[in-house]
Amino acid sequence: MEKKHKQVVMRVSNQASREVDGVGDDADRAGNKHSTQGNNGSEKKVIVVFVLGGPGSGKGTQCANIVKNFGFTHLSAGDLLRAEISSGSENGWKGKEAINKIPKIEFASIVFFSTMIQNMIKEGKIVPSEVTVKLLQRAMKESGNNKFLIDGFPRNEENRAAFEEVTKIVPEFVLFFDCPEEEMERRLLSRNQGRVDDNVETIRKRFKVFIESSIPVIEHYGSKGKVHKVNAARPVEEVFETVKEIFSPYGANVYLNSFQHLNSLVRYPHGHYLDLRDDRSFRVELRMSNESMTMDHAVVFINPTILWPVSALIPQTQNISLAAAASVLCPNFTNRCLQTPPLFVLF
Ligand SMILES: Nc1ncnc2c1ncn2[C@@H]1O[C@H](COP(=O)(O)OP(=O)(O)O)[C@@H](O)[C@H]1O
Ligand SMILES: Nc1ccn([C@H]2C[C@H](O)[C@@H](COP(=O)(O)OP(=O)(O)O)O2)c(=O)n1
Repeated sequence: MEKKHKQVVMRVSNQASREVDGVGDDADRAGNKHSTQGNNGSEKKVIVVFVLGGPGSGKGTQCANIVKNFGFTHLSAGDLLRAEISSGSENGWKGKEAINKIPKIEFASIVFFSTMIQNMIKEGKIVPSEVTVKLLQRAMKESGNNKFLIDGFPRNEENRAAFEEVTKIVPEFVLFFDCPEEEMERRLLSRNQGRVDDNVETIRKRFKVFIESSIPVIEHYGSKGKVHKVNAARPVEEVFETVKEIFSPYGANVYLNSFQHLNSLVRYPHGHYLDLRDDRSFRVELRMSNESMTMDHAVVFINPTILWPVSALIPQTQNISLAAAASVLCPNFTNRCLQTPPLFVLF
């Protein structure tokens, strides 16, 4: 096997998507026409899922699982804001416009923007959208992905309107983790991440802000039939069972970290599970080391109904997390790179 083929990443994306250009650049576009440029110039519809729920409802925890299993990029608005605080940078945010929108904060002659964000978070308040939307937009562009979980956003109507206005992206759906306050409070008090806002006083303020500001956003999307409400008061694994069902139509990433793993997978002839009644087909992008190439003709069929039972048959290894079953028809890939053709690939 050639050395350069050691690191292989296959990414599966929806073939039916259309290309326009980068995230949030074109004000003429609307709704789900939004897309981003793939490495090969291929078309990729941008899929955004807003993940909402009270503080401590388990958004971050479940997002980590969704990332592993469905190849989304997780963007936590709170994490981006905290990163902004620790960078201590002014980052061009010190514009008058944004500052004027921050209520009840006294400014000395110079106040770093990061300090303002920190003060607001300490108070359980919502940072102005100018800041958060810019951070999200930048992170989306930098990710190179087209599937995003935007966690903890939009927190209020202002967030929602600003995001839609700036990016022209309409979310695919809203994942709402519903959890009683007592349970959320218990979780936050034992989260132990050293967060300035995980103390009883700020937690209670955050609950109030959630009810007053974030519930209306959830109701807004609810009225459009876009909300998946999940009972988050259950153990992590049980919550994820429900989440998996919701995400199963959104495909899985196919990652092969090395041929060693692929060879161990081809022992399992799950290609037989190919179900052509499911007409969703996916384009496979193949990246090798620094090279990037796309197998336009490579098609993966995924049958969501067999994902979980089949994945249970495959032993888990350190580098492969089992998320989805896929049958691969990929003649060029096998001819060029493999001695043994893969019947079946897992991520
Ligand atoms: N279903 C659950 N049951 C019990 N504890 C959970 C559950 N989900 C998350 N946690 C824990 O609760 C805390 C808050 O979860 P986190 O995912 O950070 O919430 P959020 O992002 O909504 O604020 C973390 O310490 C996490 O490990
Ligand atoms: N869209 C957002 C998201 C978070 N923030 C601020 C205010 C929130 O209380 C903190 C923490 O948010 P984060 O989503 O990380 O955490 P919790 O869900 O509250 O546990 O960040 C914001 O101002 N605007």
